[in-house]
Amino acid sequence: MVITSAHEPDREARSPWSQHHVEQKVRLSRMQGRLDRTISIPGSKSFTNRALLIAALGRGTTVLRGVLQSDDSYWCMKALRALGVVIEDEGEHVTIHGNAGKWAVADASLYVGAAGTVARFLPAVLAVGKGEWLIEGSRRMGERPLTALLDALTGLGAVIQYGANPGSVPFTLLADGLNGGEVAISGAVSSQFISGLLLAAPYAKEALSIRIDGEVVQRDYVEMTLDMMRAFGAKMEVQEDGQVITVRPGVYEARSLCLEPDVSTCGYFWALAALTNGRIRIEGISAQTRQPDIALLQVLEQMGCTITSGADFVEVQGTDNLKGGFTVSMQRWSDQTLTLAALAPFADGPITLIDAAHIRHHECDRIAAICQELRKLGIEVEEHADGLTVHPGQPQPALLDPHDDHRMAMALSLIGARVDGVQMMDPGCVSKTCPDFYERWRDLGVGVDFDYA
Ligand SMILES: O=C(O)C1=C[C@@H](OP(=O)(O)O)[C@@H](O)[C@H](O)C1
Ligand SMILES: C=C(OP(=O)(O)O)C(=O)O
Repeated sequence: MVITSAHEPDREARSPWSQHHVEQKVRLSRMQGRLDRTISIPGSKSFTNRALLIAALGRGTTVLRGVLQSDDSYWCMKALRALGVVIEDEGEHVTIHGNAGKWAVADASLYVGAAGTVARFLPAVLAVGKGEWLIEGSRRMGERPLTALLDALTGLGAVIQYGANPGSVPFTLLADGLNGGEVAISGAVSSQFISGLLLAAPYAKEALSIRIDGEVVQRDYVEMTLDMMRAFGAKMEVQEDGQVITVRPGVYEARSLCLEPDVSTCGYFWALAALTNGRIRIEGISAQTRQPDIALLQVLEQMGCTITSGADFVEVQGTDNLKGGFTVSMQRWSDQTLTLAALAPFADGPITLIDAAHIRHHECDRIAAICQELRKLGIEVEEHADGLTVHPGQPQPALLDPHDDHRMAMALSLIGARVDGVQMMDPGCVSKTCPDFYERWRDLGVGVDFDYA
C-alpha cells in the first residue's frame, strides 16, 4: 500500500544532500538502554547561509569550516554558483572566491528551494548588482511572505515583476545597484527581511540607513547578521535602541571562519535527554552563543533538568519527573516551539506557548499543524492565534504527518523515543537542516525502521 501524505511533500525542494527519497514512513520505538553520550552536531544553517552570501560578496578567498550540508545550504551554494561564484566544497570545509560585489552572470534563473534564508537574503544581495534574475522556490515558498523585503528593495531602485503570487516567489528582479539613503522595513512577520537588507547594505551606492518599523520577531537573528557582517569588516552605527541601523559603504573582506553547530538542531538532542532521563553533552557550543534557541536550556532547567556548560560544551541531564504548569513566550526563539510542544505531554502540568503567531508562515502553519498531529496521538491541545496549550497525557500509537516540515518531523520524533507505536510519514523532510537525523536518532538508541511502500 502506498501511503499518501495529506500534505504532499514538494520533492523538487529536496537537494542531492537529502536522504530517504523513497522511504514512505519511519516506525519509531522507544529508546533502549540509558542515554549517556557526548555528540557533535553539524553547523548552523543561519551562520552557514550568512557566511556563504557574505563571502560571495567579499573581496578575496574565504575559508569556512563547520558548514552545514543540507537542503538549505545546498540551494544557497547552487544559486551562488549559477551567478558565477566559485565555491569548492569538501564536506563541512568550504572555500568561496568572492566577487567583490559584481555578479558575473547577469541573467539567470535561481531556485531557493524551501529555504527562508535564501529566499529572503538572495534578492537583497542580488540587488546590489546589475542584471535580471528570475527567483523561484518551493510550493510552500510561494505562500511565505516576502513583500516587506521586496517593497524596501523597490524603494531603493530595484524593479520586481511578480508571477502568479504577488508578494512572493516566483518573481523577476531587475537591478542596477542599490541606492543609499533611508528605508523603513518591518520585521513583524520575519526577521529575515531585515537581515537580507542588512547583508546587502554595505554595497549600496551611499550609506544606507535602515529604520525598523515596530517590533521584530526573533530579533537575535538580526544581531547575528550584524555580528557576521562585522566579522567581515562591515561598519555600521546602531541607534535608537537598535531600531535604526546605518551601514557605511564598503566591501566585505575575505576571512577564515569556523561556524558554530546548529543550536536549533541541538535542541532535539537536549530534549531527548530531558525526556528519557538521560544525559547528552554536545561539544563545540557554548551557552553564550548568539543563536536564540539556546533559551531552550532555561526552560529545560525549569522543567527539572540539570544543565552543565563550559566554554565548548553544553550538557543536559534529564529527569524522571518533567515539570509543567507554565507559560513561555516563544517570540525570540520560536523554532523550538514544536520541540516544547512535543515534550509537553510528558510534563506534570499544562504548558502554554505564546507570542509565536509568525510561525504560521514558516515551513507549514506550525501552530495548526502541531495541534493536529498531537491530537492524532490523543493529546489534549488548545490552539490559540499565537500559540498553543498542551495538556499532560499518554500518547497513543499514531501515523503522523510532518506537513513537509523538518521541525515537525524532528520534534514529533521525540514522542516516538518515549512511547512505542509512533510512525512518521515522509521521513526525508528532515533534510532541510539535518539530513541524517534518523541515523543519529538510531545511533542514540531509538528504534528507527523505514518502510519503503
Ligand atoms: O535569519 C535566520 O537565520 C532565521 C530567522 C528565523 O526566521 P523568521 O525571522 O522568519 O521567523 C528562524 O525561524 C529561521 O529558522 C532562521
Ligand atoms: C523557519 C525555518 O526556516 P527558514 O529559514 O526557511 O525560515 C526553520 O528552519 O525553522
